Amino acid sequence: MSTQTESAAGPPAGAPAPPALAVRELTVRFAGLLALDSVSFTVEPGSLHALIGPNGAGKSTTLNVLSGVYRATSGSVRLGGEELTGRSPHEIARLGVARTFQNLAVSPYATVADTLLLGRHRLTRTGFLAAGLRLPSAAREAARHRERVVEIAEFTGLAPYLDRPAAALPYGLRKLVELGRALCMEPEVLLLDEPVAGMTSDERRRTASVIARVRESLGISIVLVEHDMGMVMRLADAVTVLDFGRCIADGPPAVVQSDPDVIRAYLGAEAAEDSENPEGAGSEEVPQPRDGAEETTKEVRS
Ligand SMILES: Nc1ncnc2c1ncn2[C@@H]1O[C@H](COP(=O)(O)OP(=O)(O)OP(=O)(O)O)[C@@H](O)[C@H]1O
Repeated sequence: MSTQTESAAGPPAGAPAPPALAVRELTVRFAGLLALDSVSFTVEPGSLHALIGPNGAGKSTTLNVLSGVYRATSGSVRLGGEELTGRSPHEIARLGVARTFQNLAVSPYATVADTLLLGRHRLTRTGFLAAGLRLPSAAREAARHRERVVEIAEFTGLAPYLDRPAAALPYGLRKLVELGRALCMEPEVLLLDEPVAGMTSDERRRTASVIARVRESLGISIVLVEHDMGMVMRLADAVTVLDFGRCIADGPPAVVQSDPDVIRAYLGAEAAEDSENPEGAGSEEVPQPRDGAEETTKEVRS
């Protein structure tokens, strides 16, 4: 993926699948608090892997370790043959892991095009000197990056806003700019932290469709942290459920959502008993977070 600059937004024909992301016995301790307790899961190449759990379960901590923002106390995260734990966020980004944040990190003055171009930074080969001297090679490279920015803007639906200040856009579009900027890094793995939080239902639909196309057309592996259970169940290939820092379930969405431990974590012991004794209890019921969920539908993946 990292060399793609051609006309289509998708990967070059015959491009290899991204490597698997293997998380093994990941433990994170903050002073006396065990935020992650020996968590293991594997993100299969090109899949959308959701990480869910009630508030405080350890989802953001996991993304922060995967992206190098937090150091693991112990355990391992491997992207193909590369160990990621112990590396800086910059090195991890260079290895092909991009992320978006729960809170928008968009510069107040930059246009959408400028903001997307920031994502190209790690792919820029021209040194400061060549760029400063306006050498033809630097100009050619800059033009290629601008072309790619336009393609990604078209792919994400941001093309009409390229010249607008990113900070002045409605919230849903600003979150798409974050996603577009991460895509501009040509990642192999994309970490999405609550990408539809706070959006209207129209914005959610639009963003969910972009995320689905990222997986389908670009073949990028996605780790999705999201409270919107309807979206998780529709989009995810696999789901890992955390509760109090521990992995309590891991598997296909349809299996995970009827797991008594998952229902207990979200809804309490009584609901779990109903699910084990299903008379009158819907086995297709999608668990609802203890709080923080803004939209919960009862759809399951077909
Ligand atoms: N930097 C930190 N210092 C101390 N404790 C932290 C830190 N980051 C997270 N925690 C704690 O670790 C636990 C897991 O937090 P985390 O933010 O990973 O949960 P979460 O599942 O993402 O929750 P939410 O859905 O509310 O975002 C919580 O008890 C939280 O207070």
